[in-house]
Amino acid sequence: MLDNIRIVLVNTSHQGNIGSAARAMKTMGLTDLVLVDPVESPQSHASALAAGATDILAAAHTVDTLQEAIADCPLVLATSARNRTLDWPMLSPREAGAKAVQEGKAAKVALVFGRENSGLTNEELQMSQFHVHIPANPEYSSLNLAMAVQTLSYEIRTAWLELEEQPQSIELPEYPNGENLERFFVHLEKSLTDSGFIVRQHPGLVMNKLRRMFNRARPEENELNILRGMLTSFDKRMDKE
Ligand SMILES: C[S@@+](CC[C@H](N)C(=O)[O-])C[C@H]1O[C@@H](n2cnc3c(N)ncnc32)[C@H](O)[C@@H]1O
Repeated sequence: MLDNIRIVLVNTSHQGNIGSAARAMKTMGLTDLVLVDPVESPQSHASALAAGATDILAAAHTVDTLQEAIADCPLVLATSARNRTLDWPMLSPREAGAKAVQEGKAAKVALVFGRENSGLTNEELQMSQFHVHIPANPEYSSLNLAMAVQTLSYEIRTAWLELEEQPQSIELPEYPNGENLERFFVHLEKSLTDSGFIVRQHPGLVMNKLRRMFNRARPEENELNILRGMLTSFDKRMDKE
């Protein structure tokens, strides 16, 4: 189950942070590390800080975009040093650990961490269902990247150990993965633009608000198929007019 939990580091600048994050993961039993467009590929400095976790570094995948990193993940949790980012559904680290292990029994889960100097962009934050904030000192709330990975990896391990002791498992619905969800948002935006609801030159915040609404509602795979079918039938009707 822990191998279904993926740590995603976006555009990391310092190799040392990648190495320390790999070490943090290994101490908590996590192995799946994905690097999105790292500023420098992990080399000797990263390996030095990874200590005995160079196997995690060696097995890490590097991809160009966050979309690729989460394509197969029905649950994406984006971390932020800022509280209440974009007014998105929030989880505490404890709740995030519990949710990740519950859904990680059946599907891939991504925990996404941002750049050392600027965190995650709004667009990247909007690719998740929940945001997670570690409730640190409000006057100095930004943890070092690898420390944030350690804190959340610990919560995952704690939740996993608790789950191991529970005899029955809960049936969970099947949620669409990141790739299917993104396809739906692209389709929705196109249909709303073609119909004139979104004005191409002045799109405003309609799509941001709709992304937030659908991420909050978390449609299941079959519900998303119905929504896409509805869009396709509206598209066909518009084409005829
Ligand atoms: C050094 S922080 C980036 C700080 C950046 N100035 C910002 O405002 O987001 C690098 C990354 O560590 C993680 N992080 C640091 N502090 C955190 C906190 N209190 N809660 C959740 N994640 C945190 C987030 O992934 C963040 O993008």
